[in-house]
Amino acid sequence: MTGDSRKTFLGFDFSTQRLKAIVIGEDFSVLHEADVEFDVDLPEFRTAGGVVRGVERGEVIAPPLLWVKALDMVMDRLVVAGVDFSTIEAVSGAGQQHGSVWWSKDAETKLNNLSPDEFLHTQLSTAFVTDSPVWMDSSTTADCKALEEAVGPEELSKITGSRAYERFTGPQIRKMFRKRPRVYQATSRISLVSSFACSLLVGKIAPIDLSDGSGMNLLDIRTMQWDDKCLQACGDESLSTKLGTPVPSATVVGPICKYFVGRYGFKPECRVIAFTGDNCSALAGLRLRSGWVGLSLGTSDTLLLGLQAPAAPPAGHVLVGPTPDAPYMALLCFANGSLTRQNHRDRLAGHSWDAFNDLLTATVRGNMGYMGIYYDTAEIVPRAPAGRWLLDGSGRGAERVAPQFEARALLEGQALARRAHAEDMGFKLDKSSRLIATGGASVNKELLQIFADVFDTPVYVQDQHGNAALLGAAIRAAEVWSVASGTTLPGSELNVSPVATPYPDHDKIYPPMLARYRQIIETIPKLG
Ligand SMILES: Nc1ncnc2c1ncn2[C@@H]1O[C@H](COP(=O)(O)OP(=O)(O)O)[C@@H](O)[C@H]1O
Ligand SMILES: O=C(CO)[C@@H](O)[C@H](O)COP(=O)(O)O
Repeated sequence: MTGDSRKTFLGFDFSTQRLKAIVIGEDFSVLHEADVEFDVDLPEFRTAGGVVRGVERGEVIAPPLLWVKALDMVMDRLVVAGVDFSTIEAVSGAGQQHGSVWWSKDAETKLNNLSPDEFLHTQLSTAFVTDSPVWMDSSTTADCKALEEAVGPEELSKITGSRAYERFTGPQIRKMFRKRPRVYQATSRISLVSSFACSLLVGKIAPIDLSDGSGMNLLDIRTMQWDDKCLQACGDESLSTKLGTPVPSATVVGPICKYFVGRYGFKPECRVIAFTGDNCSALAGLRLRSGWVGLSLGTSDTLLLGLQAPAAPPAGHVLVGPTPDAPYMALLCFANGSLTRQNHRDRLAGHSWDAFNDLLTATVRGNMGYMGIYYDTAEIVPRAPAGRWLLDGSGRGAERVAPQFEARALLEGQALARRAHAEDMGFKLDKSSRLIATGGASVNKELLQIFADVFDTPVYVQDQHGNAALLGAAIRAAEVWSVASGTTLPGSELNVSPVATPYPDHDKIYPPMLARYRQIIETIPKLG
C-alpha cells in the first residue's frame, strides 16, 4: 500500500519483562499492537522476569542483546499483524529507567552500517562491553554513600532531584569505574535503556533525554546539564564524553536508519523522536489533571505526579518532565510490585488471577487484623533487603495462615505502603483527587478496590489503553512530529473511567492500619 496518505505513529516500550509495540493513527486510535515476552520468547537468555540475578548480593542485570533480539522479533510480529510501515511518520519509545548500556569502541561504526539483510543481533553481537545493570540492582550502597559524601545529601537532592539511590545510573557507573576499571575504560559511550533503544532506530548513538536523564543522580534538573561534582564523584574526566549531551525529550534525533527502511519498508524521512523513561512516558500518556496521581502497576509499582517547579525531596524523586505541560514530575517507586504479587499468587492460588481474586473476596477488608510486608526483592522505599513479615491482629508473628488471609495481607500491605510513603513525600490527596491506574496489574479490579479504600480516593483507568507508557510513546512521536513538520493532527481527548470507589466504612478500617504499618516498618532491617 505504498502511497497511502494515512499518517501513523509507532511507539515502543522496552520495559522490564517485555518489549511492546503499538501503532496509532492521527486521532490516536490504536491500530496494531505486538509484544515479546523475554522469559518466554527468548529463553536462550535465561532471564526470570526479564532479568538475571548476578553473583554479587543485590546485583541484577540484563543482557543488552536480549533487547536487540527482541526488537527484530517484535518488528516481525508487527509485519504479521499487517502494519504498513510506509505510513509511519514518526517513532518514539520508552525504556525501563536507570539501566545502563555500555557500548564498545566500534559500536558507533556498527550502528552506522547496519545491513537490512541480516538480523540486528548478529550485527551487534560485539557492540556491548558488559551486561546492563538494571533498576532492580541494589548492590551500590557504598557508591551511594560516597556520592552523598562528595556532594552532600541535601545538595545532591537539590541539584539532581534525588538523594543517592542504588539503582540510579550515577552510583552504578561509580561501581563499574571502581570495581571493573577495564570495562569502564573499554566503553566508548554509556546509554540509558531508552537512549540505547533509540540508537537502534537511528543507527547512531542517540542522546539521553532530560526526563530519563534525571534518574541518574548526575543531571542538574534546573540547568539541564550534567553536574561536574556528581560526574567527578562517579567516574573520571571521560564520563561526560561517555554520556554525551542530554537533550529535551521533545527532540527529533534523526531520520530512521537504512536498516528499517530496507528491511521493513519505512520511508527514509520517518523521524525518530528521543526515547524516554517508561514512567516519564506514562506521565505523557496519562495527561494527569490537577489533583490526579498516576499509579503505574508494572513490574514495579510507581506513583507519578506532574509538577510545575523543581523540588529537593527528602525521599522519592523529582525529574524533569517529559512534556511542556509537565515541566517537572514527582516519582515514588516500589520494587515489589507485580512480580511479587505474581510469585505469591502462584504459591497461594496456582497460576490464575481469578483464583487469587477468589481468595481476596473470601476475606473482609481489614483482614481480621492480619498484616503483611512481602519483599521478594530488595525494596527501594523503604530501602530494605528481601524478607517477609506477617503479623496477626495482636502484632505477633503469624505462621501457617490460611491462603486467603495471606493474599489480602500482601495487597493491603502494598497499598498501605504506597499511601504512607506518598504522604511522606508530600503527595497531597483530597476530595478532588483521583488515582489513574495503568500497567499490567491495572486490569485487576479487586486490587484497584484495595487501593481506592486505602487511599480514600476513586481509582480510574484510561479508556484508550491499559499501558500509558506505551501509548505515551506513540503519542509523543505524533505530537513532536506534528510540531516539527508544522502539520496539525486531529488527535483526541484521552478519557478515563472509574473502576473502584472507596466503601463508606473505609475510614474506620484503614487509618488505624496505616498507623500500624508505620510502626511495623520501623522494626524491619534496612539496607546500608
Ligand atoms: N489480572 C492481573 N492481576 C494482577 N496482575 C496482573 C494481571 N495481569 C497481569 N498482571 C501483572 O502484570 C505484570 C506485567 O505488567 P507490565 O506493565 O507489562 O510490566 P512491565 O511493563 O514492567 O514489563 C505481570 O508481572 C503480571 O503479574
Ligand atoms: O526504577 C523505576 C522507576 O524509578 C522502575 O519503575 C523502572 O522504570 C521499571 O519500570 P516497570 O518495568 O516496572 O514499568
